Amino acid sequence: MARIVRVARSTSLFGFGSRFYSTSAEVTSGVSHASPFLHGGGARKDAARDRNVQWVFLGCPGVGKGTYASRLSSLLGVPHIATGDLVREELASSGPLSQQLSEIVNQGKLVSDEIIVNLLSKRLEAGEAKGESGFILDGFPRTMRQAEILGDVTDIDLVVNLKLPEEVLVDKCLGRRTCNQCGKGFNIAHINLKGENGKPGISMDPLLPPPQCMSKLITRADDTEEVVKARLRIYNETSQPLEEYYRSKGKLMEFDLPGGIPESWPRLLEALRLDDYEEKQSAVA
Ligand SMILES: Nc1ncnc2c1ncn2[C@@H]1O[C@H](COP(=O)(O)OP(=O)(O)O)[C@@H](O)[C@H]1O
Repeated sequence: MARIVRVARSTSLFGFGSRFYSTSAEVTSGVSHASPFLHGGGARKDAARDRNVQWVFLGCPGVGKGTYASRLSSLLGVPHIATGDLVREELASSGPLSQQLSEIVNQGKLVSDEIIVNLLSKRLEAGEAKGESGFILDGFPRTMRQAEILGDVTDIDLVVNLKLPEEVLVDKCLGRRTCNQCGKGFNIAHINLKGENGKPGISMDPLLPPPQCMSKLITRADDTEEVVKARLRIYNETSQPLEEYYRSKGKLMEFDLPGGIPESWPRLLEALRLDDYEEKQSAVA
């Protein structure tokens, strides 16, 4: 642990976090509470802290963290930083870490805390140099150590925990496709889970690519059934304690996705008290 903390302290993650560090801990603990990020009629900067939001998205592989984190980042004007993307960029770069990472990722295992903190630090440093502030983190933290490191260096305002029934997660991962030209993500899975034992059913239409992307779709190497099942098992073992950790700090907002994007996006905005955000933004512009 000491070594990992030293990694965080000796990297820009520490510098980045400390610059925005705040002791104020006004948080939301559930969907019925008002978002703390809409002081004074709603602005992407939290006026009290003079910085942009610092949110974390938790959730099992395939739940849609990337989709909703990326939409919110466009809405709020903060970077969406997905550690899985940082790992894939490193893999594609054929740099010194590439071989080591590919073995880990292709077995569905977690990359070491040290490597992931370093990748994240570099990303934050590059963003800071470009004038970025705030973030929506997707895929980090994934272990208690990572959460402790993050907590040491910066203040997280809100942790959104997205949830879907376990039965649909494998199908959703297997249906994922990315256009290798425009980089957009799609999903070809048709989900239709019937309600049972008092649990509501769930149906999700596929998110199909436009014709120009159709012939350029790629599937992630780690989205095979075997690897997805390993990732789900590892998530349940290592990441679920994070829910308890953030719940105990009063920062966790649980969100059961009611279906696909058309049903879920407006409900998520409502839960975050961001449903009239765009209107308010244009009114003050
Ligand atoms: N915070 C992290 N800690 C350790 N490994 C990570 C982390 N984020 C991403 N990875 C590695 O990158 C892989 C892909 O991550 P991601 O795209 O977030 O996938 P998932 O669909 O499993 O949420 C993970 O299986 C893991 O090997």
